[in-house]
Amino acid sequence: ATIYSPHARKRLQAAIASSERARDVKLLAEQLRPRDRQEARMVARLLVEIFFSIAAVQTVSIATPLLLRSFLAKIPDIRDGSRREGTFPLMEISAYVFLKHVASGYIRYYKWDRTYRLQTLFTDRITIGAYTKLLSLSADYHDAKNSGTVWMTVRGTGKGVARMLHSILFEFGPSLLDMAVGIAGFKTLGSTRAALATVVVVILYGVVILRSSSRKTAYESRAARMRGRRDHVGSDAILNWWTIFCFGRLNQEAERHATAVREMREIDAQYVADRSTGNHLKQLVSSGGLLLLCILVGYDIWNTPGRSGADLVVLMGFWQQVFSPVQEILNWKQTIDTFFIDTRKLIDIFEEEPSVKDVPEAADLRLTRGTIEFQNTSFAYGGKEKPALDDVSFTIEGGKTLALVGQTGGGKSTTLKLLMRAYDPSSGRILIDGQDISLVRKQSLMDHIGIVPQSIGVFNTTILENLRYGKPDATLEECQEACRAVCLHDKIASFELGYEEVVGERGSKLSGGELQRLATARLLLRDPKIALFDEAMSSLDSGTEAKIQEYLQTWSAGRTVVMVAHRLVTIVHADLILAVKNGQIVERGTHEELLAKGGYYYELWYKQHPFSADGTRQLG
Ligand SMILES: Nc1ncnc2c1ncn2[C@@H]1O[C@H](COP(=O)(O)OP(=O)(O)OP(=O)(O)O)[C@@H](O)[C@H]1O
Repeated sequence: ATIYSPHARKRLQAAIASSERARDVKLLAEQLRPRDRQEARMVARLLVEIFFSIAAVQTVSIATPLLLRSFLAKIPDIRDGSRREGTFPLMEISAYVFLKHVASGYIRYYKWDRTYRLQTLFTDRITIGAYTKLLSLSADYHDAKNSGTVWMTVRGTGKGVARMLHSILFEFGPSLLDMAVGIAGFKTLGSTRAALATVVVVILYGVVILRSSSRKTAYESRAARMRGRRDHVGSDAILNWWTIFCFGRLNQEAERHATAVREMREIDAQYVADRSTGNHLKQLVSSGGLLLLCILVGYDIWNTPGRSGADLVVLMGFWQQVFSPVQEILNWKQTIDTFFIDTRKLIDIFEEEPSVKDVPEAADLRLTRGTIEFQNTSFAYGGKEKPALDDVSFTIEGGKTLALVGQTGGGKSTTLKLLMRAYDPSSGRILIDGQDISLVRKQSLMDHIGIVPQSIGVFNTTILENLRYGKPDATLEECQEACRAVCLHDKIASFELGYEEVVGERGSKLSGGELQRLATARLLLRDPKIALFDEAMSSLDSGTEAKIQEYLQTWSAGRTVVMVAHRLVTIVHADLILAVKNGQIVERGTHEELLAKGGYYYELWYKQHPFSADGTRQLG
């Protein structure tokens, strides 16, 4: 199933269930745990600095309305022309301005700086963790999913996790504190009616917020689904541009994408309309509440001898303090719901386990001769009943060449994949120099194996860098030598930038044959003890192929080589040929032995070469 299947949607809904959440949080927390003492110290220092800056912000927010009241009270209103008594409250005014504008600005900046550092640290940790995990997953995952698209979707989510943590630690907590401080501030006004009115308004406000929040959650999951669909449609088509071009379906694909974008936009529009109604309501409740409160407290002040109008200023200050965090606090549920929806795919990646793993205490492969042995090996791809390999047994001595030929879909590439442990067999064993490869370290196995695969992957960078993927420290001369061996050097030399020429997306600037030769040169540079060629020369003309074959025959001395080929002339020299059909080996032997047998291989050979050596005989 793809990540957008109904099954995945169900999972998305299930994710909202809280039982899963505890596990998800544990999983993410595990990712964020400091890796070493130095990092732990850095995180601790940042947390302390942030804590102090929050405390400072709170102190300033309590002190400023009180200071304001204090200096306003010292400047009473005088209408009869007499001089004011006492001294001008210079200190209070300066302290107020300093606190309100200089100190609070600086502290907020400091807090932002520290929280930003912590957030980026967490974001990086999550992003790197997810990427590393994605790379570590086995071939079954990458074959089944468009992991490129999965990654694009996940990439932004790391930031979301850090943002969430930030809001839990540094926004939600302080908001509660803000509210408490505000309420305490109200008490200084000594107005029970004002306090009661505030409670009523806050409850009303809460109802409005919660109502719009449940709608928002429903929107978020719908939007996440649609966004996923839109991105998938878009990236899948771009990745398959050539297919679209070949079938002349450019317009249809553009329309399919446009439809996905429009659908997304429609949902957005409904959401915005819904939100703005909610926002109007919230605004109405909060400003109505403030008006009510000002009137209540104003009347109190008006009717109480000795109370100053400055109290109203304090009221406004604390009102803000009680009220702004209400939204923050009530949005809490919403923030969490959105968070779990957004991080679903990220968590899926962390939860996924590679199907091919090193066993505990796996030893390194000790390669001596490079003898490969399949013992009753069977394998079926996930979800398939019919095995791709069915009880296959053979041995190829170290230093010899094995060829796999036969029916398309017969299981030749699968044999190579099992040998590389892209997949593990369902039953039976594969041994290299007597060691079961499922018990050795995967990396140590791949250190000795090199392959020219059927579909060649290159990075969109220079030819030189692609060659060096086989041997990172290869000199230019070594690269040139490898390219000469595969008859590619002259071609590269004719490019304007030579070895610095960029190969284009998936090697689009090179021909099929050039790509195959580039991949072969890369294998030569890698210099593996076991070399696999999966139809590595299928796109070459016979002349070029013969030259490369000649070179490879010398090169393969002392190496174990496994070749998959449909053009049988390319494998006639193999020490052992296995003819494969329906996942089974139907014939084995050398070219001459198999021809003499007059069976499946004989048939294949004469279909490709209707005229025998004497030029007369024809099959059928
Ligand atoms: N990733 C996969 N998931 C499911 N089935 C697969 C996968 N890869 C291959 N198969 C199936 O396994 C069988 C053997 O495939 P394999 O690629 O080994 O054949 P092959 O002999 O190399 O064929 P060809 O000569 O066409 O390259 C085929 O039926 C194929 O459809």
